[in-house]
Amino acid sequence: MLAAPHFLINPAAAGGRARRWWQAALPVLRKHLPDLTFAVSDDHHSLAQLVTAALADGRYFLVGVGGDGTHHDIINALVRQGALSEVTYAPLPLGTGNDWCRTLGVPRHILRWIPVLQAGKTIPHRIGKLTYHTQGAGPQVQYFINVAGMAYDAEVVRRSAKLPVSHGLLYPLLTLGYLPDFTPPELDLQYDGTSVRGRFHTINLGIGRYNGGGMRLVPQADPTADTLALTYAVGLPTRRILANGWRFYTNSIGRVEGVTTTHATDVRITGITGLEADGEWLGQAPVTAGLLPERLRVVVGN
Ligand SMILES: Nc1ncnc2c1ncn2[C@@H]1O[C@H](COP(=O)(O)OP(=O)(O)OP(=O)(O)O)[C@@H](O)[C@H]1O
Repeated sequence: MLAAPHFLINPAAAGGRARRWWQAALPVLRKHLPDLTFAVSDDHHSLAQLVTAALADGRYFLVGVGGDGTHHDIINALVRQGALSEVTYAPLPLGTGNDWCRTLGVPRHILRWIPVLQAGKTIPHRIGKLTYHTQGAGPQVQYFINVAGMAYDAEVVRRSAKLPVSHGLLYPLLTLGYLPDFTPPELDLQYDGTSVRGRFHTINLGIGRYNGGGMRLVPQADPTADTLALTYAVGLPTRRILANGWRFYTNSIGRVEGVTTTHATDVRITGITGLEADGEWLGQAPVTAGLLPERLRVVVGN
């Protein structure tokens, strides 16, 4: 059994439903984990600030409560504070998509989640590093734990972030809905000595295997591997994508003509495209990507 867990809660996750869920779950959690402590983010206390306070307090067993964006924010704060290799992190999936936890085999139901936490099985999880640009602010750096995407994938995230609803089917529906109007951007992709130029529908970098609410664009990903999974689709007619849409939910996307599924250590993308990571819109190319040498101990299911 690990040390007493400190929970960091995003009440805005799952379209705001996380707040009520947490109120109902706390007594159950306390019964099984009487030493637990917690902090809830709000307008004056971001998740990053809650991480700072937890570390200052000597709390190195952290539980993030929320969706992929919550885990993304907490882990970015851990990297920036140089605490990645000192912390054990347990995600409690409470978002809309919860894609990262699908790869980790972490259950959503609280009564199945508590034994997973108590078993304390961990893996040395890789963290991705992205550099990109935002208008007016120049080069930026963000870290990711699950999947980063460019071209169409980034455009869907950018558009869905503007909608006032949150639902597990939103991303798949938007993915289909925008496709006929989408003009794939002309990009230059370079990775590990390979160079590809063309019109890209998507470029995805994976540490976890699922994104967009259960889609498998990077089924070859492994969270403990020494490489990023890289999937790209270049020069594809829209009708071929639509005809193979079912493959997004199987491990067979690499069988579509024009789609490459591979692995890479150093990736560089130039041209005009957006970038999302872990379902959060970040900014624009040029983008570089790789893995950090440090790893994070992450609690996983069986
Ligand atoms: N107190 C807060 N109020 C509003 N937003 C917050 C608060 N704390 C964190 N956030 C932001 O809420 C956003 C959404 O969280 P998250 O992605 O975890 O939920 P989700 O979108 O429902 O889940 P998923 O990404 O799995 O679909 C994150 O970008 C995070 O930065």
